[in-house]
Parts: sequence; structure tokens; C-alpha cells
Amino acid sequence: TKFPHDFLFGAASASYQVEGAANEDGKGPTNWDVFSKIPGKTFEGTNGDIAVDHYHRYKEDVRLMAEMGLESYRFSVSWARILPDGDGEVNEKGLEFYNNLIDECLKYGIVPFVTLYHWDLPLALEEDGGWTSKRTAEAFVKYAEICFQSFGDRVKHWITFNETVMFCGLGYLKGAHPPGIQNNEKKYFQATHNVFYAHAKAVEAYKKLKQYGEIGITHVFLPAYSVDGNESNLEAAQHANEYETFWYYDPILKGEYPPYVVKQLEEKGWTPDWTDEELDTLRRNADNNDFIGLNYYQPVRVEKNFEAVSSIEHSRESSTLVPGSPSFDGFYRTVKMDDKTYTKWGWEISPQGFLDGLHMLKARYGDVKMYVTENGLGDEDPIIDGEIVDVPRIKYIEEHLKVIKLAISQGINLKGYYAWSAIDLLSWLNGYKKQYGFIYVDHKDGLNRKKKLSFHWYKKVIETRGEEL
Ligand SMILES: C[C@@]1(C(=O)O)OC[C@H]2O[C@@H](O)[C@H](O)[C@@H](O)[C@H]2O1
Repeated sequence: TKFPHDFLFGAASASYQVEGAANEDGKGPTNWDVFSKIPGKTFEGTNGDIAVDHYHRYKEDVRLMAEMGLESYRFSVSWARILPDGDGEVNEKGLEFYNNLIDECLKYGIVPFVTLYHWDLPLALEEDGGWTSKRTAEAFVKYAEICFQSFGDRVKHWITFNETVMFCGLGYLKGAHPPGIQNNEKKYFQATHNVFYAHAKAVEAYKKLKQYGEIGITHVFLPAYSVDGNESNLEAAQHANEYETFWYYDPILKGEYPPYVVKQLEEKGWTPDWTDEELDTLRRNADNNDFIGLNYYQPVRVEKNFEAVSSIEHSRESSTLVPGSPSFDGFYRTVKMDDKTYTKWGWEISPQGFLDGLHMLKARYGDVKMYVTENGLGDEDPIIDGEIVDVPRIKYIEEHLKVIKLAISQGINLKGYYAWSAIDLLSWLNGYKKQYGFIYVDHKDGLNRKKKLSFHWYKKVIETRGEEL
């Protein structure tokens, strides 16, 4: 059987990771422009000053996507190109770049799927409290409205935030992302709430414009499974799902926070300073969400943790989900299991974990429309006789597309798949070593682009609508 006719085969990128041109055409500085320059923060000091120069080469890149037969391109807008100081004057050249990128996609019939926030925050806002400040939430709504007004005639698919758990968790608990704060649970939970509030306000503003597109949010999907049937380990898995999934998905899809977590936050003094107006905004906009975007790479296997965590020093490695680290509250720890397979970066490869997780989401949230907004294999691709023979990536994506087809046949409302990533790009913490693209970028030869084996494979999958999978 083929994938449904309206299922979108896509691929994704993010502004800071592909564009470069960090100081060009009026773009303001972002938190990542500064953070990436702090010695030791990124792998080998890599940063997005040039990245893979998508800002200047987007016509070639989009043409390559069209050659692949890509049906949809998910990319993010850099807020600091539109509002250089976060919430002040609009930069016309910023609007111009994204209008050109959108028009280039439409020239080939590629559906633009736009993420408003993929971690690059205008510096002025980061320096004024970032996501712990209500100013940032209000500024986001202004920024979103400008994007809806400028691009909404041609962009009909909007994602407000990418992976809130990552930029808040790495920003305020692990310290591996800006603003680089460690172990501050109060700020962490406050930041997540301000993001959900900003999301709900942006959704409400979008619906008022009656542009008749769809809007949602993209979250990490990291289903937690107990290592065994032991009662305390089952409890640990439930705890992990409450904090890593329900805390993020409930305020969006149910319009309220999961009681299990709310109760514990009160006990620990971590409750955000939320107002009735804010909580009512979440409640009244839950039904306005058109979809949830899932970024699935792996599940986590958890067991009860017994070692004290106090405020341990976090490393860059422990911040990229390598198994073995205890949760921030010390309740559970992730485990590497010898009967599972892992990537070079220690991420488990488990299509079955995805399928089981999808049924868990359906059980909790009902028949909500979903997109896989990211899935892919980070690898150091083998090069044989000058060809990039990324067979491991082909196998990884093939296995995940198979369970997506199966999930759809089992009644899961999945409407599209965006491979991470369309083109090799900058990894926040792994530089250029960890490749994800269908298109290779040669950093030793003028960032020249080259089709990988997976480029030709994905082209065939799209042409045949996955019939052979
Ligand atoms: C941590 C890491 C990685 O480098 O493997 O996870 C997978 C992928 O997730 C995306 O949301 C990030 O924008 C992208 O940079 C990648 O980041």
C-alpha cells in the first residue's frame, strides 16, 4: 500500500544551523551568536557565522530539494532578521529574504512549513531575562503577527516553537545552551510556562486573521519505558513521561498542566508565577491547535534512581541525551541496554518505541492531527570513491517510515514526515561532525553541495509514495 495521497514527504532545517550571514542585511545579534563564541561551549568552537551559507545559496538548495521531489520544506525564520532588537522596528531586508525563500519553494510546488522559533532569540530579549520574562512572550506574539501578515498569504502551515524542552532544559538546567544557567528549576519551569502562554496568544492571533492555514507546536517526543516490570521502575517511567511529555503536551492539547507535576512543583517551590488570565488563555486556545509536531529520534529506557544528584556539574555530553544520566530531580535515570542498538552518539534506534509511543499519545490526547516534524540519523557518513554512501541513514529512515505507515493503518492521524535534515548543517553541540542531510556539504571545498545515496533513495520513496516500504 502507498502512503495516503495527502501525506507530505518533507525535510527540515533551522535558521541558525543553515543560513550563516549572521551580521548581514540588518539582522540583529542573537543569543546563539554570542553563546557560540564562549570558549568551550560548542564542539571545536563551531558557530553559525557562515553555517552552510543557505542565506546566499537557498536557490541552489531549493532546486536540489525539487530534484529530490521533496513535497514540503520545513525551515525556521530567524526572529532577529525580522525584529533586530526583538520587539522594536521591522527590518525590511529580513522580510525580503524569507519572501524570496517562500517564493522559491512555491516555484517548484514545495509546501513551505514554517517554524517561528528554533532557538535563536534576539540578544536584547535574552539579556532582559529571555524566556523567564513576560516581555519575551509579548515580543514573540508581535513577531508572530508580523510573520503571519507578511507570509501568511503563501504560508499555510505554522509551527510556533521547536522543542521547548530543549531550549528551556539546556538553557536553565544543563547550561549547555543560552543563557547557560545550570540547575535552576524555578527559572526552567517559569520559562516553559511563558513559552506555552506565548504559543496560545500566537494561536489566538493567527485564528483572528482568518488566513485559514493551520498552526501548531513541535515538541520532542521521547517516550519513556521502564527497563522491566519492577514496580519502582514502572513508577520511574511514569514520572519521566509526566515531566518530559505531559508537562509539554497537556497545556497545548488539554489547555491545562498535568496534576501530577503541578502538585510536586508546589511541594518543591518551583511553581511558575502564572496568572488566571494566562491559565485561561491556555484553556481557551487548546482547541485552536490544528496539529502537534513530533520530533522523534529515540525512546528512553528508565529505572528508579537512588544516587543523590544535588547540583551536579553538567557536561556537553550529558546534555545530548547520552544514556546513563540521572533526571534533573534525581527520580530516575536512563539506561543503555545491551539488547538494543544505538547510534554513534548513543541514541537508541527503535521504530517500535515510536509506534508504541504514538498509541500512548492517542490514548491521552485522542485523534489529534500529527506530523513527524523531525526524524533522522546523525552520523559520520562513509565516503567511498567520492560518493557519500549513507546506507545507515537509509535504513534508519526506512524503518521509521514503515512504522509510520503501519501506525496510519492502525488509525493514528499522522499527516506528514520531515526528515532531519534536508541538507548537512551545523549541529548546536556537535559542529559539522554529526551529519543528518540528504545533501552533503563539503567544508573542504567551498561548501559545495553533493547528493548522497539517501538523496536518490528518498526521491524514489516519494515518487512511489512509499509503496515498497
Ligand atoms: C541535538 C540534536 C543533534 O545535534 O543531534 O538532535 C537532533 C536535532 O534536533 C533538532 O531540533 C536540532 O535543531 C538539530 O540541531 C539536532 O540537534
